[in-house]
Amino acid sequence: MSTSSKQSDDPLFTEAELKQASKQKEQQQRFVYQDDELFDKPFDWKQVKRLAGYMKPYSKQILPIIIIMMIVGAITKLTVPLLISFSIDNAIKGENVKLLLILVGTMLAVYIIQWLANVYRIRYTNAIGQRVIFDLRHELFSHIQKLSFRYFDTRPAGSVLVRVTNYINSLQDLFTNGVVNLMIDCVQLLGIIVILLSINFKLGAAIIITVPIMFLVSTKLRQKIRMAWQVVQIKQSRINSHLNECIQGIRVTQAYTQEKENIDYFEDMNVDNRSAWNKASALNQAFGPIIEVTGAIGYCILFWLGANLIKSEEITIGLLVAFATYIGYFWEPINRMGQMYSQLLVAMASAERIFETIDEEPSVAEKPGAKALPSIQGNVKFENLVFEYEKGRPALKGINLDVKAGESIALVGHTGSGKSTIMNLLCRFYDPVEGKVLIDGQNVRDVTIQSLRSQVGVVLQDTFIFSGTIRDNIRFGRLEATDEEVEEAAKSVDAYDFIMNLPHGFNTEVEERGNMLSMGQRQLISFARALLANPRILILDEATASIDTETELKIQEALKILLAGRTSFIVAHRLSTIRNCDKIIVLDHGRVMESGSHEQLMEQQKIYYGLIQAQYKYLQDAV
Ligand SMILES: Nc1ncnc2c1ncn2[C@@H]1O[C@H](COP(=O)(O)OP(=O)(O)OP(=O)(O)O)[C@@H](O)[C@H]1O
Repeated sequence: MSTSSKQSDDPLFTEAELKQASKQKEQQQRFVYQDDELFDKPFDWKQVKRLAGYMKPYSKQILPIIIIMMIVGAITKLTVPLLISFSIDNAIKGENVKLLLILVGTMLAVYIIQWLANVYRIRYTNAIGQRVIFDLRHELFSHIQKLSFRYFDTRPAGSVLVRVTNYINSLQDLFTNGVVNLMIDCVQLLGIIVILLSINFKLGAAIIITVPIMFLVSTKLRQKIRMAWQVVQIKQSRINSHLNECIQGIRVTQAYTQEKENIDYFEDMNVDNRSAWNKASALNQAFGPIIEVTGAIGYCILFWLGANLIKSEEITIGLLVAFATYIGYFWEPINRMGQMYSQLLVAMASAERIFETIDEEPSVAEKPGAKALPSIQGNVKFENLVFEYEKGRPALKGINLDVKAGESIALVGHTGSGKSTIMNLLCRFYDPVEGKVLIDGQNVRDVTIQSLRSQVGVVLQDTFIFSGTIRDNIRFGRLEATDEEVEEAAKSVDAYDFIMNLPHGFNTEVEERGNMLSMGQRQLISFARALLANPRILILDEATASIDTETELKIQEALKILLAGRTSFIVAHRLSTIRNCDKIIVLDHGRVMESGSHEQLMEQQKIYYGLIQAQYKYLQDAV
């Protein structure tokens, strides 16, 4: 017996399977994705109403045409069985060839009208569907752009991505086919019921009675189908999150040769997704047969009762044939409605997630009537700042700082001491739990976010280079800057030469995240970007960390130009870069421990002195 099939103590699993399960459990602790909660609510009409609202702008131009085409299509379809019935009872029975020819010709004309109505209905439905989806996608994307850091802190990028792609796509199906098909089915169903009852009430009522039974039986199934499709969506969202993380982290993965672990984990998710899909699909498939069985009951009733009614001459053979045709038509829309129901459920679950995102208020909201921050001088004051990313874990515990316009401030301290957090609050990426950030005496919460951020420049260690040309990437700092200004900015930070050495100079296309550039080059581009933006307040968050010592010396010169006359905050681990700052703030566990010039702090011989000593020793050891 091979090892893989060796039986374990557990009668249901082999040893290998148990090992695999425990390995997967271990892996699961590495990849943790927060799932969207399962919506376990009945069909929400509010949702439907809200979705329908997106059709409103087009309701006057396109919707009437679709409705007219739909009614024409339904009427022509429902006329045919009546023509057949009339042909049997009059033309065929009375052997009237001329009448038969006229009736066949009429039927042909009716079919052509029906075909034309369908063609135009589909064309206009697609047009309206595409416009609705365009609007929805635009609204969702614009809203996501405005959401605060806190939203993205708690969600993997993949799960946000899936909202703009998969969820919108499933609504696309609904809007381009689903809604109108549903409407057609409803109109058809209603029309058939009216015709059946008016031809012969007794027979019509006997058949129609099976409908509520069918709905009752299927209600439970529908609920299950809805849940099952939501599970599928959650699994897909997980796959997306994992995929996104793996692509972003591919270099680290390959460097640590962890590809197999990633593949195994993906495999596991893939299997999960497949089983969820199979389950949902199986439930979905059950819908059709249920309708068919009920349909068969309808035919039994028709022929048994119909034969008796023909015998008592209450109906003709032609009418019985018409009834049989109508029953065919009758189950068809119900069957399709059942099929469509799952599509509708997926779309509704998608709509819930999309609306949930659209309704998400940015945690950093603008005050109603907030005024634009006028051109600032650059005085910054932090008053008793308290902040926590997660409840009960304060990252800042009462920061007080008064910075005059034009001063350069260095923030130093151990990793996790709160340096970047202070800067996050200055840019208003987050709002403090207590305390205030004042710029020229104005609370940043009272002014518009755009006017604030346009006057505060940030250069981060993890610079983001967008796909596009180098020129566009620098121009990101000020979109209206001329080519000369872009090049001037590049020259000032010593980026010009390396850019000119690229295949197409400033017009060289870089891929997303600037993978073809070195970290230092990316950093220089972000310096040029910041210089072009010309902010009064500048934040350099570990900005020189990826630059080699030689480039750094050049950068130091460029920085003098960059920082001149601006209020600047420099977050740095490399202490050599901050020696000339006007004031050095030493942070520890979210508190200011020391503050003063390099000389003052060295004299005090406390934390800063210790940090300098440690770095000095490290450098000496390295030599
Ligand atoms: N987005 C976040 N969500 C939750 N906690 C966070 C988040 N960002 C930072 N923290 C926590 O807040 C504290 C302060 O972090 P901060 O990034 O301000 O430190 P730092 O001094 O800039 O560190 P470093 O020098 O390593 O960049 C840390 O304990 C960190 O774990």
